[in-house]
Amino acid sequence: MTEFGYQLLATDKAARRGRFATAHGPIETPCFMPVGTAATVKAMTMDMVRSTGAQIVLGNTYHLMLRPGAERVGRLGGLHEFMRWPGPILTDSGGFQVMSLAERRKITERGVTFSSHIDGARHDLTPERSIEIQHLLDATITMQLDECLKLPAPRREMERAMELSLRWAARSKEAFTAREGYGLFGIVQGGIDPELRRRSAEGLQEIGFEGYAVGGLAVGEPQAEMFATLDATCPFLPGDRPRYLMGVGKPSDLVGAVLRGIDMFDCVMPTRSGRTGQAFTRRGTVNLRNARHADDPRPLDETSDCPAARDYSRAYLHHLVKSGEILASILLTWNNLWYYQQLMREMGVAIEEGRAEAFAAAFAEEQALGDI
Ligand SMILES: Nc1nc2cc3nc(NCCc4ccc(C(=O)O)cc4)[nH]c3cc2c(=O)[nH]1
Repeated sequence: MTEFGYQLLATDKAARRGRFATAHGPIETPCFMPVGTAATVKAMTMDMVRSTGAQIVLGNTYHLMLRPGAERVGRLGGLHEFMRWPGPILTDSGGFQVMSLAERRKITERGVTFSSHIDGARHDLTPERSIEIQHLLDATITMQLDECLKLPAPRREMERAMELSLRWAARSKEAFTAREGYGLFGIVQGGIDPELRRRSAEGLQEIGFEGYAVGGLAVGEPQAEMFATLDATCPFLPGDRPRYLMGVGKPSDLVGAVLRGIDMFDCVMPTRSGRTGQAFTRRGTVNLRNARHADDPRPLDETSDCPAARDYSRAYLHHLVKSGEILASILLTWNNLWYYQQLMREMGVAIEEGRAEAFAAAFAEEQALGDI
């Protein structure tokens, strides 16, 4: 199986600073992947996404197979061409989105069948078809098809879904076309049960993948439960492959997960929140809908290099949000993505300098200050 040549550049206890090469460019870790579900990072041009320092973006098999269709994107040259993003793209495999978005869903050994949330049409998604779709999209990193359970769930359900996902992992690898600079990631399942998580991690390692995702989290469990599951999972993942925590999260989730050995993240939070008037800053989130900003001439963060954080007054941002102006979504999304990238850059430096825990403590203190 082709390797990405993951290099561990520095560690600080369980925290890792790494780098790996892909067919579409290098990825420095820890890293955050902006979510580009329907071949767009909502409210952003890809040049603006690049300006934040993002190296890799996420796309979704579920959305793109429904609209505009995987074969169509393939005929048009793949996702990089379609959305004009030359960098790496990771695509999720569809299972999670089927369970959270589609109707009339049915899971069998063979795969999942569901009705589109767009037009009700019936669709079939097997591990093999998901791999084929991601190949047509020309995904740099392909995800296996898996079953992600909503928590809480009975242990026997966690075990059944974990074992099914392991069988689907083997079928995904069988169907994947190995190419230099491309990779397939397995996804660890097992709910919050340490023994199931270990069995899943060891089972995936026996099959062998270019990277390993921790799935089944960020599904409503408290942060402490997510962290405890990471403590029970990461030690059983190979140290020389990237580790990706799916769907996570808010800034404090990222900091705590990096300390526990996670390298890659994706979450709709910075983009979704940007469209609802929320700004992420080093002093916590600022709700620009709040009338207290109406006369405030200060920018969100004059120390930031992000034009959205440095050049516009809170009064102006409040006005845009209250007026429902499109520019509100653009500027707040830009600020939020830039903040997430800045957090990853600063964590990487802290790990290189052996002060990751001190950074995490200072981060928590500054966030607790709240906005001035
Ligand atoms: N294949 C696969 N994909 C996943 C995607 C996920 N995404 C999440 N959580 C997203 C949580 C989430 C949802 C919405 C918002 C918001 O609106 O801000 C923020 C976070 N957990 C996830 C788990 C899996 C998984 O096991 N397997």
